[in-house]
Amino acid sequence: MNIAILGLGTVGTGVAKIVEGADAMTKAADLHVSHVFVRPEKADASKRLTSDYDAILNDDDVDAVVEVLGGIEPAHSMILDALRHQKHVVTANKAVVARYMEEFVQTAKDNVVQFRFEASVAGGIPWITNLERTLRIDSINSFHGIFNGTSNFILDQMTKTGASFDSILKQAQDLGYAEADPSADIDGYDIENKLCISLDIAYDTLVHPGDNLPKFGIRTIQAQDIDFFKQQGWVVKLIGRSVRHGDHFSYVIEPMLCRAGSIEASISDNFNYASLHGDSIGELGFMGQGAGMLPTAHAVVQDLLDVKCSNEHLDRCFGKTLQLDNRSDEGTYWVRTSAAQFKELAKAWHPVEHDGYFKVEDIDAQSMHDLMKELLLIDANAFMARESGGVD
Ligand SMILES: NC(=O)C1=CN([C@@H]2O[C@H](COP(=O)(O)OP(=O)(O)OC[C@H]3O[C@@H](n4cnc5c(N)ncnc54)[C@H](OP(=O)(O)O)[C@@H]3O)[C@@H](O)[C@H]2O)C=CC1
Ligand SMILES: N[C@@H](CC=O)C(=O)O
Repeated sequence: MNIAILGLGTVGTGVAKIVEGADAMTKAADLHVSHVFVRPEKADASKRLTSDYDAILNDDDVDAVVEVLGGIEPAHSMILDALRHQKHVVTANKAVVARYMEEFVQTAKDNVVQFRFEASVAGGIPWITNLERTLRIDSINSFHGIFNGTSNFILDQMTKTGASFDSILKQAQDLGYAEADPSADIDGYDIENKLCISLDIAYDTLVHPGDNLPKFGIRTIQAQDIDFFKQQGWVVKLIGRSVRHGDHFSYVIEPMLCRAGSIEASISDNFNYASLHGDSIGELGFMGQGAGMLPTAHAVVQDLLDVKCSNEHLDRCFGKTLQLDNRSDEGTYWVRTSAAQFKELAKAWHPVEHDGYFKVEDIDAQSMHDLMKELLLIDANAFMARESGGVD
């Protein structure tokens, strides 16, 4: 099977490495990189390294296109063009999939080709595949996990080494874990894309990234926060989670305090942990590298091999209309702030101060996130984390 790789960055290079270095005895040896699409200044006279996309689209020998450019445009148009030219498409680009899932899936159906995006959520973990496998038997009622390798790497290194946030972020960038704009990793936007994609598949609906979806990242975490929570037996993790009740679903991304010894607390480095709950399977969790060149490329190549073996994915309809509801998701949050006004802002929930942190109990996730939005306007360095209860 001939493939064209769009974008020769971290993931594109990884895909070329796996395919071109494949042991002749493995299935990956059946793949061949015929073209690599690069910027004009990086193209050469060969047909292989090209900036001529029409040549790729019009080459009948190209069976599949791997889109790993990142971003929205031109990735969105190039994916659609490939599908319309009856090329299978495999992508790792969660930003574009989260926004255009339905259009891609419908265009693939119309052109009788496959559209696959395993690597777009949780890197090397076969998460989409296993959501779909579970759905062959069960309804999925909830899922949660650590869906960002960069932020997990930062939190883990801060906990273990005490190094500064900025120096660890720089390491994560050098290791190829971070997004082109790493604020996507530390402010929760990358997880937002991954949660939207997971929701679309798990609940057979369509949820797009947007301001209505509560997310609080780790931008403001400090060494003192890690130490304070550690003293109480907690490990801070950035968790995305969703629960479905009838035609309502909750959706939250926030730092959570996981008990030392829990699965979530033990996820280190760039690893992710993704867990679903199905009717008959119960809890089913997966752990693996969520970011990085080869783990991500592995997931892309697995998708290509599934295309080659004509392994059909579940028929995706996105037919359910669900309402977002975070009001019934109550919990206990800890807040660090220097703003004297916090007690007044949060008075409806009677915050209690302990060693410079405020404990806010029995508050729903929506109200807490609304409260933090107000607080950040006064104290841009404020941090919050929620006690886990039930997710670990
Ligand atoms: N890195 C990871 O661990 C993971 C990444 N992903 C996703 O995979 C995708 C790729 O990520 P990654 O490889 O890390 O990103 P990189 O920035 O390393 O690679 C993207 C490559 O595409 C090139 N590119 C971008 N736009 C164009 C264009 N218009 N024409 C030609 N070339 C272009 C870039 O060139 P230039 O440098 O010149 O801009 C760069 O070489 C992203 O969507 C990311 O979210 C998913 C899972 C894990
Ligand atoms: N930047 C992302 C890459 C994989 O999706 C991450 O750190 O998880």
